[in-house]
Amino acid sequence: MTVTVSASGLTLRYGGTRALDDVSLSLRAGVTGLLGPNGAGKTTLLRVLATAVPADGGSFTVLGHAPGSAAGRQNLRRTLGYLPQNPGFHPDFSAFEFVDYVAILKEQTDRTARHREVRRVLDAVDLSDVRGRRLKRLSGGMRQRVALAAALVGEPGFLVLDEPTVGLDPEQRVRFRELIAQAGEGRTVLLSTHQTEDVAMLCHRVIVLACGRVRFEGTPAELTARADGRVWSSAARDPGARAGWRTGAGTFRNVGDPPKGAELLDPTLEDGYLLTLDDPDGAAPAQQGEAAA
Ligand SMILES: Nc1ncnc2c1ncn2[C@@H]1O[C@H](COP(=O)(O)OP(=O)(O)OP(=O)(O)O)[C@@H](O)[C@H]1O
Repeated sequence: MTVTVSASGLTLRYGGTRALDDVSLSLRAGVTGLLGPNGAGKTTLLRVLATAVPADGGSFTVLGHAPGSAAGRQNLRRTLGYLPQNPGFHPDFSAFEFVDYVAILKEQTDRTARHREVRRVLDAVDLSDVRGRRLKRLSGGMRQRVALAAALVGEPGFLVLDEPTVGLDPEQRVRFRELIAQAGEGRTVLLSTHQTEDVAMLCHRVIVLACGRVRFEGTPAELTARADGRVWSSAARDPGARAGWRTGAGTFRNVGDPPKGAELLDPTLEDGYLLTLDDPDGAAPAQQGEAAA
């Protein structure tokens, strides 16, 4: 599949903090999840790719456009839909007015065509019925859908979504997931999230970022496979586990290097993610016993 977004050696420092440290990646059409702990550099990476902040070093292109020149930046922005972490809603705007305002910023000058486009994107996120309602009177989930509608104005080829499902209840999250999946049909979507479940359910690729560096780039199945043979159940807390917690069944679920004879469990993407953070090169250490065989 064709590479649509490509970055090489991106770096960005804030004082003594390396928010991005030599980040290289390639994206293709479909939804790519961006996972990482707090402060990993996810928002910074999205802001750089959305040209909201310039990198100190490195380069990138989006659908053939490089941000080095004013014309390149303008062309890149025309292909971009960006849902930032805090969209900066004006509470007295209606859903329609907010999306219309964003459409004006996106250079949609013909009023009739623009209003048609605003109705189209509000319909795409299933908000036609409440388009006249003020944002302050919408639920959090509805407001996020308004923000997604705004990002979809002009049919951007590259959609950047910064933690769009944060704070949503499970039903709203599933609904939002559906919308993101639809948005990812035929376009490139980069989705930053803390929800490993969203990545497992939705994404065809996943990137793990930690301390400004890419720790993993591959498929969700490959990330999950990193925890093969490294998740086990025990009756008591296992002091040798890298992470472990008591489950609802009263047993402990452990992640790390299992002891000899351990009862192995099927890994999840979250297990693979935890081990990747713990083990930067991703190499599973030699197993300790027959349980690993
Ligand atoms: N404007 C800024 N000024 C100074 N430091 C910043 C600024 N923005 C981000 N940082 C720092 O850069 C690092 C990366 O931050 P960033 O917000 O990109 O991480 P993140 O992965 O998005 O975190 P979270 O999951 O908490 O949103 C952090 O150490 C953060 O404190």
